Amino acid sequence: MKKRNIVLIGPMGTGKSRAARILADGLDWQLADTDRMMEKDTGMRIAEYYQSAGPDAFTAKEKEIINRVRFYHEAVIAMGGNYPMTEEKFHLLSEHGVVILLYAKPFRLAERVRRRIGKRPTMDYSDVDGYVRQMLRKWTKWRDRVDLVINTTNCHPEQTALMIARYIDKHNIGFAARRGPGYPGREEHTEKRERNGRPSSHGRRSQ
Ligand SMILES: Nc1ncnc2c1ncn2[C@@H]1O[C@H](COP(=O)(O)OP(=O)(O)OP(=O)(O)O)[C@@H](O)[C@H]1O
Ligand SMILES: O=C(O)C1=C[C@@H](O)[C@@H](O)[C@H](O)C1
Ligand SMILES: [Mg+2]
Repeated sequence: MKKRNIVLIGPMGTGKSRAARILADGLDWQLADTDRMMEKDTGMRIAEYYQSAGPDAFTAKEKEIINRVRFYHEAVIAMGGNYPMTEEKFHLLSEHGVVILLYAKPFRLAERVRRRIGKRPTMDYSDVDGYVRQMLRKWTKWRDRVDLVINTTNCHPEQTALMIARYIDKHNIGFAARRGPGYPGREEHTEKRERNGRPSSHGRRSQ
């Protein structure tokens, strides 16, 4: 069965959101950033929502969003880097998605997350180095389960996006195409294209 989308997973600060945006633009696919979707749904920043609704509500909301985006066609999905991956989430995401894990060395992740103090609700900003090390350990087991692993320590998001595009080409991965108006996520996609002022027929398409 053909896959429908590309899913970027991995720890906070590995560049999922930035690489996903570049890749989606390059492929002329829709972008689904689960953190941004949560913010749109709740009308709050993720940190605010986490603090006011609590961890269980946050996890439930995340699951609801996963169950929406996993059915998108020709979407690049940037997952939030919060809770470690679970078997259930992985199953949902990999059923229709090519799953790519981004990681980076601890010093680099610490450097990146320090740029936006307070943005990440579960980050311990008083011990970023310690937090990052334990967060990375939780992701190790998924390295053998995903389709591709990319180290972004010294890799610009443009390069990450290019590596993913090359992987898709090299392995000749075909994706089920969107079927006209009304496909899930159409509104976000259309909005984004209008904002960027780019016609949706440009760019590289999968066969
Ligand atoms: N390859 C890179 N080189 C330099 N800076 C980067 C790179 N990738 C991301 N960054 C920067 O690091 C920060 C985190 O990037 P980004 O938000 O894309 O990560 P993320 O994996 O989506 O994190 P989260 O899981 O918290 O959503 C941003 O400030 C971004 O500009
Ligand atoms: O600290 C957290 O819990 C989070 C941080 C960011 O990485 C987000 O991507 C994530 O959804 C939540
Ligand atoms: Mg992100």
